[in-house]
Amino acid sequence: MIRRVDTLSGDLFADESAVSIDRATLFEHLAYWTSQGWLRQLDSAFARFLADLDPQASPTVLLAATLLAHMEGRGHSCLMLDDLVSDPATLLAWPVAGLNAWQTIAPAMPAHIADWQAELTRSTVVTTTPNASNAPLVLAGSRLYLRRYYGYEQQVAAAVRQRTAHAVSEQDALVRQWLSQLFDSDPAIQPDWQKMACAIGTRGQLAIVTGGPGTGKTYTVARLLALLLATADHPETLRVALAAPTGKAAARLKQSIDGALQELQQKVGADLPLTAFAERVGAARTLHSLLGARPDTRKFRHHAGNPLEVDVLIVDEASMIHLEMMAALLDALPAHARLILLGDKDQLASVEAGAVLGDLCREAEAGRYTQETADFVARSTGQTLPAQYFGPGSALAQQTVMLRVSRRFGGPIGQLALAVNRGDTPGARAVLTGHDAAVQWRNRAGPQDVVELALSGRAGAPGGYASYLGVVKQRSQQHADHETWVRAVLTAFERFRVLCAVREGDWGVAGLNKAIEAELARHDWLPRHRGEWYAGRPVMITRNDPGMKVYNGDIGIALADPATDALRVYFLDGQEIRSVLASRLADVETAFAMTVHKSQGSEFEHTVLALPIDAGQILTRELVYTGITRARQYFTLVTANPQGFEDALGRQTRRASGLHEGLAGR
Ligand SMILES: Nc1ncnc2c1ncn2[C@@H]1O[C@H](COP(=O)(O)OP(=O)(O)OP(=O)(O)O)[C@@H](O)[C@H]1O
Repeated sequence: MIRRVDTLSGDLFADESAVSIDRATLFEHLAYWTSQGWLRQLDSAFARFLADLDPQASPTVLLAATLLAHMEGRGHSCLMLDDLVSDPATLLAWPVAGLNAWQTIAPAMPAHIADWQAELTRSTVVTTTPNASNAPLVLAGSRLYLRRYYGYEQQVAAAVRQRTAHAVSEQDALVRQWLSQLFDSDPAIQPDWQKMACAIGTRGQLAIVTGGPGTGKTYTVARLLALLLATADHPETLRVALAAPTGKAAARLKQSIDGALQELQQKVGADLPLTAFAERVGAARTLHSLLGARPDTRKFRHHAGNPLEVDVLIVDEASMIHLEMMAALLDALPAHARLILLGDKDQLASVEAGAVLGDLCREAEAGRYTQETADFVARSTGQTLPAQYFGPGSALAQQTVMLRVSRRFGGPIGQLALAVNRGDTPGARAVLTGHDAAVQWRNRAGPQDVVELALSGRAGAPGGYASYLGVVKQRSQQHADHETWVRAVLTAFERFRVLCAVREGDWGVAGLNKAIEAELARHDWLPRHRGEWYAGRPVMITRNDPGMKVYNGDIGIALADPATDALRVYFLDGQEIRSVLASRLADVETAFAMTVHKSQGSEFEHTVLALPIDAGQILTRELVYTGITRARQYFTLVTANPQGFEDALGRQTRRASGLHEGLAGR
C-alpha cells in the first residue's frame, strides 16, 4: 500500500523516496492519483492497456503514457517531455497535494530528457518511425503523441504547407480596381487590413483572417466573395460553401454575408450579380453537416476520396475547430479550392485536443510579411505596408491577416476585453469599477447574486430569464402562427445568458442551472411539471447524434407541439427551424447557465460571467476574454473575490502541440 498524501507537507515521503519503482507500485500510485481526481480513470486504464501490450514496458514508459492520455484530456495534442522534466508543476497544474504525490515518484524517473527518450524508444509501444510501425505511441523529438493525434497534426501541417506554397496572383490590377469599388476608402485607417485581407484571399488555396470582435471579419469576407466572383474565370459556375462549427455561428455568418452582399449590390450596380450569387451560395452549414457526419463512426462522408464539391469554402469561428476536425476538413477539400478561415485567435480553443487557429496564427500579430508580399499588397491594394510588419515569416504568415480596428466594440466592453487580452490588470479594474451601465462588477458576491441576475437582469441592463419566459407564456395566440412564436422564443432566449467557468459546484453549470430553475419556479415562471422536461426548458446537446441531426453544443428549447401537445425541442438550423421530440433526446442538459467554452460563436445582449473563488488553472485570460466578448451591450462580472479574477489575467493557456514546427517542415 502507498501512503495517502492528503496534507500539504512538502516531504512526506522523504524517508522512502525510492530510486527505482516497479510496475505494481506505479499502478498503486496511479490508482491513488485517480481516486483523488488528479487523473481520469481513462488515463491509468490506458497505461494498463499498454502494459498488457508490452510486458517489458518500464514504469517510465507507463507513466509517460498515463500523462499523455491525461494531457490529451486537457486539450493538448501531445506530452512535452522537456516541460515534464524542467517544470512538472506547471505542466501538471495539479493541486499542492497532487504535486507532493508526484514528488514521491519523481526521483525514480529519468532526470534528463535524453534518458526519457532512450527508455521510451526501447519499448515496443513507442515508435519514432510511425510510417513503418503500428505502435500506439509516437515519439517525435521531445514530444510524445497518441498515434491518432500525431497523424492529424501531420495531416494539417502538410495540407497547410501545400495550400500556401505557391500563393501567386495574376490579376493584381483587376483586384485593385474592384477593391476600390467594394470599399469606401477611409484615409484615417492605414493600412487598411481589410483590403489587404481581400487581396491575400485571391491568391493561394488558404487565407486566414483573424481579429477581435467587431473588427469586420464578416464585412471583409463578403467583399472577398464579391472579389472572387468578379475575378473568376467562370463566375456563373463558382461554387461557394459557408460553414461554422455550430449551427448558431453558421446562421449568423449567412445572415451577415447576405446582408453585406445586398448592400454591395447597390454599390456596384449591374456590373456584378451579387444578389443572385448570394442565393446560389445557399445556407451556411455546421462543419459536421458539411462533411457528412454519420452515426456510429468518426469517419465523414466527404474525404480525399470523395471531396466536397466546392471552389471556395468560408469557415467562421475557426478558433472552435479542434485538430481532428481541421484534419478532416482539409482532407475533404479538393486541391484547387480556396479555404478562408475566419476567427479570433485569442479566444479559448475547443474543449477537444488542439488549438489549431492559435497555432496557425502565431505570427499574425507581428505580421512578418516578406518583401514579395509587400509588393503584392502594393500592386493589388495601392497600400504601403509599414516597416514594423516586415519579417521573415512562413508561407502561412504571408496568407494571414489580422484585423486590428474594432468597429463596434469601442465602448467599455471593448476596453475591458482589450485590457484582459493584454493581461493589464489595473486597466481591467478601472473599466470594471467605472460607472458606465454597460459594465458592472459584483465583487465578493455569491452564486445567489448570479441567480438574482438570472431572474430579471440588473438596473440599467435588461435581460434575465423572466422576460424570456414571458414570451414562452404568450404561446401562439399572440403570434401569427406557431412558427412565428417559436422564432420569437428562440430570439428572446438569445438576449441573455449566464456563463460559468466550471461545471461542478455552486458556481458551476449544474449548480447554477438548478438554482436558477428553482428561483424561476418560486416566482411562477416555470409551468408545473414532473420530471426534468417543461415548456420553456432551454437545453444544450451534450453528445453528437447524427441520426437526429443534433450536435454537441446545439441549443434548443422545449415547447409544446400545437397538434399533439407533446414537448418537442426546437432548434434554429441556419434560417430554418427544426424540432425533435424531447423524449428522443438522451444527452442534454439545461442551458440557463452554460460554460464559456460552449458559448463560443454566440453573442448575447447581456452576458453575466460567474467566476468561482478558486478554479485554479481553468481560470485563464482566454476564458475571461471569451466570456466578455460574448456580450453585445451589457456585461456583468460576478466574482467571489478579486484575486481569482486577477490571477486569471496572469494565466495564459498554452496548449502543447507540434503544429507550428510541422508548418515549418521540422
Ligand atoms: N470598413 C468598414 N466600414 C464600415 N463599417 C464596417 C467596416 N468594417 C466593419 N464594419 C461594420 O462593423 C460591424 C462589425 O463588423 P463584422 O460583423 O464584420 O465584424 P466581425 O469581426 O465579423 O465580428 P464578430 O466578432 O461578431 O464576428 C458591422 O456592423 C460592420 O458592418
